[in-house]
Amino acid sequence: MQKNKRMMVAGNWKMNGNLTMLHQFKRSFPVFENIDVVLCLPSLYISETSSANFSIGAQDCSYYESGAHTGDISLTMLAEFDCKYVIVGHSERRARYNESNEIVAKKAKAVLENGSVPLVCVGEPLEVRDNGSVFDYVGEQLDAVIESCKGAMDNLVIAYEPVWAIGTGKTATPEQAQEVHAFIRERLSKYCDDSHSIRIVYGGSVSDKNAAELFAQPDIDGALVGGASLKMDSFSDICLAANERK
Ligand SMILES: O=C[C@H](O)COP(=O)(O)O
Repeated sequence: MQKNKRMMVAGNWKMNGNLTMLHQFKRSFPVFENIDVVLCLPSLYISETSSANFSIGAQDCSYYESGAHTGDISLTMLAEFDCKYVIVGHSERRARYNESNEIVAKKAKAVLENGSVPLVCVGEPLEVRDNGSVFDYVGEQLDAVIESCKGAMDNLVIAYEPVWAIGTGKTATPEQAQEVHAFIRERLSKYCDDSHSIRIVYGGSVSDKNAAELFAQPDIDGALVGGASLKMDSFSDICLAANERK
């Protein structure tokens, strides 16, 4: 089914970049009228950034409102800087900071309750793909989020990011990505009236070379871009491919 929603291209700078780069993006990033463009920045830079041409996102958040949580940032603080998008459950945080499916689900719920948009990352490591249990693995990640956010999923964005494709230059083929996106949509359809209105974006070595063929897939509604979002030319070419998608 063809989409009736706007594509989304979100850049995730991870722990990269500097003020010079940021100011260059603020000064010169082009306008793309048909899509939502988001830049998920290191927290320190969020307060430095506002642009008419892209929205600002965070790379993580706390699910607590306030209190003794050293190093954490609350959703209320992010909202004070007009930061309406938050990545939750990125595989780097799941792996390095032991974020379980339950923690990711709590964060996704907190973001939705705050009126912001969670970009919830799911995706399998290589050994899971190799042993043929991708749907079980991704399904479990998804079920935790669905259980926690049931009834309020309109603003949810799911990012399918196979771990083996992140930062490796080894993108999932459009067919591999489409297969999992269709599975995710089917799973969502059991719990929301219109799963086609929920955006499911792909992440994992997306570049200006492969973006158009990924975006041509019926269930791929955009991209979560790491490395290629650090260069304005490549990131804007990816946005252009989404913007021109029929
Ligand atoms: O959040 C972004 C993803 O981890 C993808 O990163 P990548 O485009 O560098 O592979």
